[in-house]
Amino acid sequence: MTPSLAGLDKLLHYYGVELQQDTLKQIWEFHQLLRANNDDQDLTRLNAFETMVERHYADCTLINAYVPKWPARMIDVGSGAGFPGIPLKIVNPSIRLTLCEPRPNRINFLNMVIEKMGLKGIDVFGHKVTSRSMTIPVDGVISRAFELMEKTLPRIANSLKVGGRVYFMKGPAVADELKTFYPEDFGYKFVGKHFYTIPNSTQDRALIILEREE
Ligand SMILES: C[S@@+](CC[C@H](N)C(=O)[O-])C[C@H]1O[C@@H](n2cnc3c(N)ncnc32)[C@H](O)[C@@H]1O
Repeated sequence: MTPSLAGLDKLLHYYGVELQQDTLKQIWEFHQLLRANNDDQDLTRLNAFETMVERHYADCTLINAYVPKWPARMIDVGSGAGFPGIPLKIVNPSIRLTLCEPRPNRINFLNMVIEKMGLKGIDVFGHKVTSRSMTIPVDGVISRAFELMEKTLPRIANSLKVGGRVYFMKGPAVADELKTFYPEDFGYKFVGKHFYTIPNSTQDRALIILEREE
């Protein structure tokens, strides 16, 4: 399919996502910036329009169905080219969001997207997230395709408030990860384990939600 706004609309419907026209236009604008800057910037290895819509835009907006209310202040750890942070912010403009990404070309791209799209209430933390570096008090953390949950939780120990939630966007390998992961060991409890397939695709996904207890 030739990339277009209408094509994006059609594909998102196909993958089970319904968006308002204004929101759709913003995703389209983001897609164009991503395509225009990907050749020399190594932002995403996905190239085909259909695949980008399926694995980037649908994947990062379908999660809204499992979260009735997002925390007001959040960080996205390991944002890469802005996933899930940019689509999350476009679909939920009231979230105050910080994208955490240490690679210089990706930091530049994310700042450029924020500026060109005129997004408000979103910024970039251009460093590795560690327990020492990340001290912004937040009530929500999200991460996709980053690392094992047991590695991420210590990184956010001085950022996520007690009572705050962590949203891990995972692929099929999470089944194995869950066999040896005990959130109690880190002062967390499970509040959601959602397993689903992106509609009309073979892409299995999981959204694991934890709440900090201590
Ligand atoms: C596999 S990519 C995933 C990118 C994006 N979340 C996605 O789903 O497309 C992981 C990203 O995490 C970044 N990263 C690595 N270590 C990090 C750290 N300690 N804190 C924040 N980001 C980190 C990398 O530079 C890379 O862009």
